[in-house]
Amino acid sequence: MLRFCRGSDLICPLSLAQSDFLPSNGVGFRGESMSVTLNRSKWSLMRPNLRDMSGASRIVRGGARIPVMVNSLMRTEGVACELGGDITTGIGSSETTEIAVLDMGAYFGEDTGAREEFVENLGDQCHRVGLFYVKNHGIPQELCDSMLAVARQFFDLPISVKNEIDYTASSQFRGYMKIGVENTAGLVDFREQIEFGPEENAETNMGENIDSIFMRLRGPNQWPPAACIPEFRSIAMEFMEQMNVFSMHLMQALALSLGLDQDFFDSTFLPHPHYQMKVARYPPRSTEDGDAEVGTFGVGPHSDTGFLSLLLQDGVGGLQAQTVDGLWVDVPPIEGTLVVNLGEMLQLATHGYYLATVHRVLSLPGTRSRYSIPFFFNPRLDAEAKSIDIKSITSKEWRDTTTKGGESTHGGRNKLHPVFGINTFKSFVRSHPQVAMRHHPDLIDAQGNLVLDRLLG
Ligand SMILES: O=C(O)CCC(=O)C(=O)O
Ligand SMILES: [Fe+2]
Repeated sequence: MLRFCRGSDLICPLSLAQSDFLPSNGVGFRGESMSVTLNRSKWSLMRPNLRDMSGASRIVRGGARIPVMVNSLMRTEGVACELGGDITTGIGSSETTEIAVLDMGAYFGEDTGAREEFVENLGDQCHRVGLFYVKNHGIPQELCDSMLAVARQFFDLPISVKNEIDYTASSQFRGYMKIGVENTAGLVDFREQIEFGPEENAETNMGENIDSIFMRLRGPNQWPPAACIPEFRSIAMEFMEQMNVFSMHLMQALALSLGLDQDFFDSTFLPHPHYQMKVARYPPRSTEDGDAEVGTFGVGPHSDTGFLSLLLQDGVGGLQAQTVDGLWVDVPPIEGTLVVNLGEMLQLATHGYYLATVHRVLSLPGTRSRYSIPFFFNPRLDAEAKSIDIKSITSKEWRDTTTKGGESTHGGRNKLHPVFGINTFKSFVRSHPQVAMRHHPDLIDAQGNLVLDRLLG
């Protein structure tokens, strides 16, 4: 069965008989017409490997056959098929959303009843959805606006200037990454970005022993030239600090929502949480890009690997989250809010009771770039994962999605080391082997292979 969703809320899903839909060889060609049967009045799940949603928005109910003109790429169960034509795209046309907006004011305020209600609601969202907005988070709107403004200024600079802070010059894998450097599930992310972390002196970067190799992730950021954007550094430093403080409050609220002591997670993060910030620009997709591999998604479907992700987004939109039922819902910009989603570490710690929500960023046609600032709040590098005895905390039913007692993510493919920083270092090395070879040559054997996995087990 093929399933669709529209970019907005849970629109009537359509369920198709494959034989009605796919030509015998399973591939539709540009300009070809086909018809599909809609045999349910409700639309349902979307396949994770569905690559393009154009064609999904016309609402036709119960048993109707609709003609479609082949014009955009779609893939299902390994079979490529093209679909689209006269059916208009529903992307970005969100009317409603299921995503809750939680008021941090109730948590920070004096009213104990309101605080308890907030904590309960927080737990409920984490358990059922894993992604929500927060308002009244305490980070001044002016600072958020300034952060987005300097981001815009940076990406407007000539490429030669952006390349002055190219990430390959950094042994901490930080700096400017042009489009094409990062990919999700093998598909290039259609965005450019700068990577930042906690600002530290180069001397803090030690990690000579294999056991403390993650210490090499500590060090300085690469800053846009002050002559071009003098205030970039101070604004970004202030923004990271405020996000850091707010994230710790949120971790405490999460501890309470799990029935734990408020400070349960403190020692996992303090005194030096290893956060990571991206400053990202998603260019609009032009017609020419429409068919290209690049540009299908700003970022393809993924869950974040850390504990907690916070996102400041501008007014353009394109972010979507997948519900546990597989439906994609828009997470449109709401002024004054941050989007929060939980990462795989928290899902593992809670044995799947709290969800690491799969999300993606659509690459939208138009004339405006989208700017966003994702902030990943992660434990101190030498912290070891803590598992939580969920069964003693809740009587709710849930499916334990972790494998082998929580030692791996991505369906068991990514084996986790108990020390957080080792996983982080390994994932940087895997994603950027050339940079690792340049800055960490001691990790390369005589044949030029990275020996990290062998050394770390
Ligand atoms: O930019 C966004 O809206 C989200 C980016 C994201 O999901 C990520 O970088 O992990
Ligand atoms: Fe993400």
